Amino acid sequence: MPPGSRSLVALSLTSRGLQAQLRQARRPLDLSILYVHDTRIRYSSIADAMLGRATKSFEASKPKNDLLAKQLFSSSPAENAKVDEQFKKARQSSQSIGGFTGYTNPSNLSNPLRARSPNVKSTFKQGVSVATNASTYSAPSIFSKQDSFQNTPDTIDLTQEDTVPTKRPSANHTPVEFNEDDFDDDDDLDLDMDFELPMSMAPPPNPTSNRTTAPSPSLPQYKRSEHPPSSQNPTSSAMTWSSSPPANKKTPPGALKRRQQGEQPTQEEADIPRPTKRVRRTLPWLKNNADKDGVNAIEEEENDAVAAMASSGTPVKCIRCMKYGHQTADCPTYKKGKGMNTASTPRDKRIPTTDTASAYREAQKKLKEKNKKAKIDDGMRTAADDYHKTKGKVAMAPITLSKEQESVRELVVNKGKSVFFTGSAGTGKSVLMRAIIADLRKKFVREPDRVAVTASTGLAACNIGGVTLHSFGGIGLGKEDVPALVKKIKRNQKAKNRWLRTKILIIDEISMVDGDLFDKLEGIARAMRNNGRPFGGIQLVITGDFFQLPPVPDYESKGRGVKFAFDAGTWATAIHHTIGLTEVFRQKDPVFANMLNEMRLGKISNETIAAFKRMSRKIDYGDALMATELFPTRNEVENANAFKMRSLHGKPYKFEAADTGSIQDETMREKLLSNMMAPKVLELKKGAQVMLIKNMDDGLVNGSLGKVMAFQTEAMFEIYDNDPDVLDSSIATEDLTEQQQGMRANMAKKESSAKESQMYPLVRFSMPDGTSRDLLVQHEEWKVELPNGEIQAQRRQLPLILAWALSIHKAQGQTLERVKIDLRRVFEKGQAYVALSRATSQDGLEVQNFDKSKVMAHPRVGEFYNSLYSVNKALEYPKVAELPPPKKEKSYEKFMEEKVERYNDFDSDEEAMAAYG
Ligand SMILES: Nc1ncnc2c1ncn2[C@@H]1O[C@H](COP(=O)(O)OP(=O)(O)OP(=O)(O)O)[C@@H](O)[C@H]1O
Repeated sequence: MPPGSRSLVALSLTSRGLQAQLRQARRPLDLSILYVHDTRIRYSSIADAMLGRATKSFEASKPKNDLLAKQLFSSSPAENAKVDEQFKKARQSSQSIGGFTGYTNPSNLSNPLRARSPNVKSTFKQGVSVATNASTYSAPSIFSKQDSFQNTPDTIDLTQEDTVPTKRPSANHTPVEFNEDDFDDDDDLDLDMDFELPMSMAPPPNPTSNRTTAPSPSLPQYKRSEHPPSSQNPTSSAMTWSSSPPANKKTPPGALKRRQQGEQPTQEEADIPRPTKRVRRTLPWLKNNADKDGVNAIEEEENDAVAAMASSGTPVKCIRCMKYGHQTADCPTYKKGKGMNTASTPRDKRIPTTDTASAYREAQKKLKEKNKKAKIDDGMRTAADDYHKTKGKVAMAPITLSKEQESVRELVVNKGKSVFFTGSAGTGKSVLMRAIIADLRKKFVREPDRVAVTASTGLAACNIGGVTLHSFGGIGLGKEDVPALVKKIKRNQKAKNRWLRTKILIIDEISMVDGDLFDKLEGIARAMRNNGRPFGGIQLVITGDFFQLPPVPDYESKGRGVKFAFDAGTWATAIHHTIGLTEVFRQKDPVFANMLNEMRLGKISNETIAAFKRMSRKIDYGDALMATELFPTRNEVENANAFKMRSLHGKPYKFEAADTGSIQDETMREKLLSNMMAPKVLELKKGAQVMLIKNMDDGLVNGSLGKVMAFQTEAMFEIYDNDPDVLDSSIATEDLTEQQQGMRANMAKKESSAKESQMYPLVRFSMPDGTSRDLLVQHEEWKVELPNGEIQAQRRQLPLILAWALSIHKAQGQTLERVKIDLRRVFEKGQAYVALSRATSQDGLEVQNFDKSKVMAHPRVGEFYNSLYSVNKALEYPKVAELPPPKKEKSYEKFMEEKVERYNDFDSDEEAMAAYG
């Protein structure tokens, strides 16, 4: 293959190899990082359709004996033909990602190749090996290698000079032959990248060169013009592309002066050819966009149009009033000032000119529509801005996973292991599970039904956007034996498909899953999938803490006692790794975290007992909000909240949920929805204590406590938001300014006339730092969604619940600043631990009637955890996570730097399992 062709093949193959590597790295990179050579030519990888053009440009502009050729040719032609393979080799050793800059200084060819992506700059740690398995490298792991971008023997050596051809390729070299699917990979090319054309462009053709031009009948004047000979316009010189002969541009001597003096042109001047003003050729959509071009463009168009009509013999038509018989400049309407005054008309309202009435009307209509749309867009933008402004929302900053959380994520998402991760309350199990689900959803974006998100209870399932295990399995109550259940599922096409399609089964709050149910599901999976591997080969991702709430005992199984999921016969074979999270995030105080840990393990010391007993004091929080009291049963909760509501005077406001979903049977849908945090009917009054049940932003999160201050429409909230004093009942009306008094009166009027359906509760939430924030709480949605995206049930309701009292069941998974519990009421193992571990600090926890026997863990659970690690080890003070101060904004580069660094620090996933032996 001739050398010239070879360089192009090398370029193309380099591009394909690069893509393969980028895919390997599973990370979107800008392909424009492929830069070869100095400032003269900048090649980007580009679609094969452009290859021909690039070839020409390259050949046209390539400097003689340039270094590009030297850099592109490898040491032997045979190797050159297998550039792909060389890249494969490079991949194995993870030495090259394929993107590099280099050789801006041709004299410095031995410089290592450098990554050009801003995402990876200066983040490499010396000599840290990250990945343990080359086939599972992720982009950051590749980048983290110090020598990722070094030019090593494993990569194509672009600097060898020994075989560099010094001759320019001959003009008649044999054409390069490509296989038709040589460029299959190019489908993935990023065509949005910059492509710089070669520096010199071919000049426009000489309009007169060797052409016997037949004079155009429509352009009689040109016939007489003398075009300069082609020699005066060498093709290599830069000239503007114009059809006007240069003679037209000349002003005859003295003509300007004579014109200024009002003299008639001389015969000589009159003989100089002047092209008639012609209608500028324009595309319809450009015409419609004429308003964008400003006043001058419009005036020019108008003049052009008038001139065109005049020269073509058509009657003169005014562009402004669209009447015939006079020119635009003489338009009487315009002169009277009634017409469109472009000078003072706002740009958007100007109508582009056209030369027919129907086209004009059409344009006018389009412009009106456009303006209307722009108005709506503007309105929406303003509304959106206002929404954020008035509510003072700050976007939720994503939580950065800790090292141990990150290692679990890696094990699940990238290594496909079946994992059970556990840990005491507040160690970030839910946060980690959400991160894993998000990653898996991204991974299976084209096949969302491959990931089944489930939980033991409806409430837990709702918290992670999934369904209950029963619902996923299509087993109803699941009382039958496995063969009967398999038969049942086979009759239900949707359930059958779920079992066949699922690759990853996520189970949250495993502590409430019955052991028998776990075994049944395992058997069903093997039978349905006709696959003898544990769970029929489905990858399991399970989390929960067995020290928390146990399975709800059903009537039949009461006799046999509780059976946890870890008691299931198939548990051990189904789980590859058990991982314990050890860093506590919820409690910042290590003493308090340790007290809870002792309680969890059932090894409670006398000091801890004494400390809990001291917590029976009444806490004055210094504001109008009380601690939320936790009760074991729903009835107790409802009674406590109803009692408090009755004590409030004022008008009650009822908010009914709007329920929808694919399940048509109302009772069944109701049953599903009854598990949700959001109630079917929410009754509120001014002064009601409420809890937010959705994350709104960094400050206003699920569990935030607040008080209803008022009920307002959005318009009222606007007024209030501009001047909160107007609503502050502690400020007497006479103490307000005149304007404020007017606003207060206006507000009262609006309140009395507004429809109840337009009123929302204005809630004042107390923040952990002692400040407060007001929010006009509006509707949100909750869904029960199957893996295939089918929404079985959906509820639209205000994200609030009454919060004087809350059930322990609903509190599981929550983080609460103020908690109160009377342990006399507790009857189930794990309840006390769940209740007490919701608190973030001792200062926010009130414990009545502390009794050691009430906080004991289930002995079977203790045994299970004992088998995982020594109790003494676990009794060591738990680590309290040291979090960096919250950052509001983080640049993408910074984020990537940190991500890469985390990978550098991560030695092996074994470390994360250390705590559990
Ligand atoms: N990596 C992290 N960085 C910062 N905060 C975190 C992190 N992980 C968890 N948290 C915070 O810690 C608190 C507890 O987290 P989470 O609810 O996930 O814990 P959990 O183990 O599921 O608790 P529980 O078992 O009680 O339900 C939450 O406020 C959460 O935002």
